[in-house]
Amino acid sequence: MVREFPLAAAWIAFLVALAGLLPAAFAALVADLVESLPVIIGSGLGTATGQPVLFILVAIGVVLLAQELVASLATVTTTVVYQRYDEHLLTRVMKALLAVPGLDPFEDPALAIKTDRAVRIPGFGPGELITGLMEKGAVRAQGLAAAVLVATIWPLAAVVLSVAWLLVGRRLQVDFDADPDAGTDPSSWTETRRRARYLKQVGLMPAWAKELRIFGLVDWLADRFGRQNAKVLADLWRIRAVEQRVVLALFTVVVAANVVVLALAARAAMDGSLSLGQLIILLQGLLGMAFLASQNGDGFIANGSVAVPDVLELERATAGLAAARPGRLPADGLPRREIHFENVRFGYAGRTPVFDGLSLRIEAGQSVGIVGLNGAGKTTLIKLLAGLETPQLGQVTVDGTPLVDLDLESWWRRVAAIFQDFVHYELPARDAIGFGAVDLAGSQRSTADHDLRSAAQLAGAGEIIADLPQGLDTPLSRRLAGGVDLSGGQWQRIALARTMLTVQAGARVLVLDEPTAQLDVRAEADIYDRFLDLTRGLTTIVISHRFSTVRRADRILVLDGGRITEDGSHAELVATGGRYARLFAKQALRYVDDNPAAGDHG
Ligand SMILES: Nc1ncnc2c1ncn2[C@@H]1O[C@H](COP(=O)(O)OP(=O)(O)OP(=O)(O)O)[C@@H](O)[C@H]1O
Repeated sequence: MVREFPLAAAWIAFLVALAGLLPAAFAALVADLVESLPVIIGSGLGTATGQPVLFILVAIGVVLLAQELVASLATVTTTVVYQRYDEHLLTRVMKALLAVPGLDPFEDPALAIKTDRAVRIPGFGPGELITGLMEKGAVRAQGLAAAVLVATIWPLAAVVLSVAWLLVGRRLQVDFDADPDAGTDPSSWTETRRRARYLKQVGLMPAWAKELRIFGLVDWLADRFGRQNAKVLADLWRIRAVEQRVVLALFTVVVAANVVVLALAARAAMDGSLSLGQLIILLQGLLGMAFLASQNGDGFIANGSVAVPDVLELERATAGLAAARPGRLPADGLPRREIHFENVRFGYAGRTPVFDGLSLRIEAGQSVGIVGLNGAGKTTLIKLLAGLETPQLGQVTVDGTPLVDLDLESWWRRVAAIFQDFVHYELPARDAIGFGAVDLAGSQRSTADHDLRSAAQLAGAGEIIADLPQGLDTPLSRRLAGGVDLSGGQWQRIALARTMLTVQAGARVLVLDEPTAQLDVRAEADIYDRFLDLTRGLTTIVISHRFSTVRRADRILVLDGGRITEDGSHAELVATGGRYARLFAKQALRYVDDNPAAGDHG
């Protein structure tokens, strides 16, 4: 913080020092005033002897005003620096995450925890650190100044009590994230707390509102959250119980020490060795010294600083991951011949490998359909092809060049992909489609509009755009002013339009992972008829559970348990009478039974 915002840090230190000094100055002035009371009573304020008292009164007024001013300046400073610091750290997190070409920061559980914490899943911003430091600094400075006041009368008492209060303060200090099992033990306090927070999120997110109600989960959720939260609190109490006994003992010692000092002070005042002014300074000082143990601001500091080590670690880890992808070769014009999976082994962290020795050659310009049961590895295959995951053994090559040697951004411009869990960008339609090719969409407005509309047309989204109240500028979200909501199938067409734009911008590999799952049968057939024209000459990979979609491909692969068990054209696979043929027959039959009109599509 000091390194990034030196001026702000110096200003905060100045305010903190003032916040500490002013109460002590006030106490000293009041003591002076009390000492001077006999003078004023004797001669009056207006006389020459009364003048110093007048100065004391003015000084008291100035100190009071200054205290008000410092409090206001501290509030303003906290707000401004809080936001700047918050944004500074979050920008660093975003940069760190975006610098990684793969998905590790989200998929590797150890990194995912850091990502969560760094991006404030706990609900606190790193900027809380500023609020905390200001609060803590101010109370500690107040405590210190009070100790100095006491020291001017009885130095020994000041030293002994300072040490005692600081010890109490240290013991009181709670490391809010102290948890030796964090990240490794699923029953650890941190993990319990993460789960409780997830349940809270579930209850608050609009996207989950429908299911929660329809499944009657509202009470279940409230109950589960209540129980999980109770467990969090019980664990917390257990973790801190020992500490609390120690704190109580220390506290008793400090109170006893204070009583002794007060008794001595009373005796000294009575026998005249301590003046009234000194007694007042001592009393105020003793009271103020309790601030040395104050925990004010600790909660903020803990919440705000949770993110800091995670941000730093995330930066280190992601820099390492980014550096591990040194590929710089341009992918322009690729693939001309083929994409080749050579003896690929790949598994997600902590799981058995999805592929172990997968070999597959996809010719450029060929359309390939991939079918397989849930979890067979279809999406993973695509992630490997797109360079979002890297094989642990073997390699994926494009025209003989290993994918890891290619500049990934350049390769991504060659690959147009729509994933099963495509994003519903709640942004103007112009962006939701334009993200397919930001360069193209960012060109002159009329050209861009033309490209966006033709991509939408190709994806069967032409009518959706035409119906939007502000055309391409309509936000695709009911929660935004002038926005509209789309149906599942309409969203899918927008996602397809995005992909079509990537193709228009020069992509030569088209990947469609369940591209028509949410479209009705007629819309699906309609789109595919057009796709045949559009995708001619492209390397097209279509994953689908709908055989009506897959059968149109030149070549069909059946993936089973991470292995290719069947490979051939629709006619060949049907003739072989294997799994493809059986599943195809089953689905075709269902279509005929359910929807005679759609029989020729199944
Ligand atoms: N991010 C991930 N982390 C850990 N395991 C994963 C992850 N994604 C997928 N898996 C696992 O890898 C295997 C292959 O998953 P993949 O998504 O490739 O299957 P799929 O054939 O596309 O399935 P579906 O037809 O259901 O979409 C599955 O066992 C799945 O549980």
